[in-house]
Amino acid sequence: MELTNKNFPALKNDRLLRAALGKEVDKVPVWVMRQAGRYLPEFQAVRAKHDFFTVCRTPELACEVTLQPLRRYPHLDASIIFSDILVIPQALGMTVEMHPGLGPVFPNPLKDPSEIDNLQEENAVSRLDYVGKAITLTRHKIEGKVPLIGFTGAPFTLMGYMIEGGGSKTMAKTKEWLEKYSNEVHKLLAMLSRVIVDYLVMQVESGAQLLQVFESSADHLPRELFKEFSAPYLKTIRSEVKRKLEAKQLEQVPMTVFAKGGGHSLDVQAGLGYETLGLDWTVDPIEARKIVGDNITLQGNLDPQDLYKKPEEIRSMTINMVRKFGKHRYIANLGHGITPQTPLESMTVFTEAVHEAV
Ligand SMILES: Cc1c2[nH]c(c1CCC(=O)O)Cc1[nH]c(c(CCC(=O)O)c1C)Cc1[nH]c(c(CCC(=O)O)c1C)Cc1[nH]c(c(C)c1CCC(=O)O)C2
Repeated sequence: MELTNKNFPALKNDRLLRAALGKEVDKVPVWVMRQAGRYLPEFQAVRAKHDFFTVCRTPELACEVTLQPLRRYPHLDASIIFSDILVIPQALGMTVEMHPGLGPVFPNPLKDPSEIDNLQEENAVSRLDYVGKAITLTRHKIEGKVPLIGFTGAPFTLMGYMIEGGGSKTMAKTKEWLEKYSNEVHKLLAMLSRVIVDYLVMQVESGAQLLQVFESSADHLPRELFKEFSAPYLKTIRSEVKRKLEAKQLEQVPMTVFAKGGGHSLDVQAGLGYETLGLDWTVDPIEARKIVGDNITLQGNLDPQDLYKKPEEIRSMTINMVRKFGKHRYIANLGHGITPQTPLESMTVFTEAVHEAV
């Protein structure tokens, strides 16, 4: 049988989707940001043979790496497609390399706003069709065990990488742009938003069952700048994805926004139209619930560093966290991505403890 986006196996575990939509669940669903990655020896084995972006661009490899954590950790209630947020700048014509030990490097970052016009918005999403192919293949190979999450970087986070040329502790250049070139910045953020919307719709068409938007660099923005340079675009992305899915007669999917360091504007985030808000570990679950109200799902938020503690301690911290969030409208996760040296057993303890709790 041909593996198309029309004949997927039926979903057997829908806890994640139920929690995102505010329906009752038998157990709290759990998954982990960056669950398919550097801490897994089986991932390292794939990476020893293939360059990072080759894995992203080869559906069979991306599918294999997506499935790896599910084989090792049977308690996981979701998978997230293996890719990276930086495939969008690549599709716009920028070169991005992944340097081991250093992270992403753009040899030619945006030097000034006149270079925005060189970015190739037209057909950008068709240059990302390999992500769609990886999603469709993975939906089949998962055999309905858990839902498949699609994702993107948010406009501000992507712009930051495009200007800085890689990760940055200070975001000095980006902050200079916000100050000096705010009109051009808004033009770039709007362009990125258009590409992101079509990219997310393509992911749903290919088989993604929930979408997460990573605003990983929100920690550089104070509330007022978050309201100007992040929130409006996040809101447009949510409403435009909904509108375009409807226009294409595709099924609606729940969406999550994760603004790392955005604890200062949870009230703003609650108004963006997303079903789920991701929280980093600096946010108190009970305070967050008070701010956002009862009609939104919360996701998070154990400090990834806590996975370096002893199993018994991880277990009790996890159970404590789940009790604070409660069983309703909650998806257990870490407060950011899992880090490379995390002991493999910690993930077992964490995922098991979530299902034991409540
Ligand atoms: C900011 C960001 C990036 N990429 C991503 C974000 C947002 C999430 C976050 O805030 O952590 C998102 C991402 N990147 C990757 C995934 C795969 C799916 C998963 O979560 O399991 C996802 C969802 C694979 C990856 N992306 C990367 C790796 C490791 C690269 C390698 O194998 O050499 C993986 C597995 C590399 C990457 N990619 C990026 C950085 C900064 C780095 C280097 C640091 C790091 O490794 O964590 C950009």
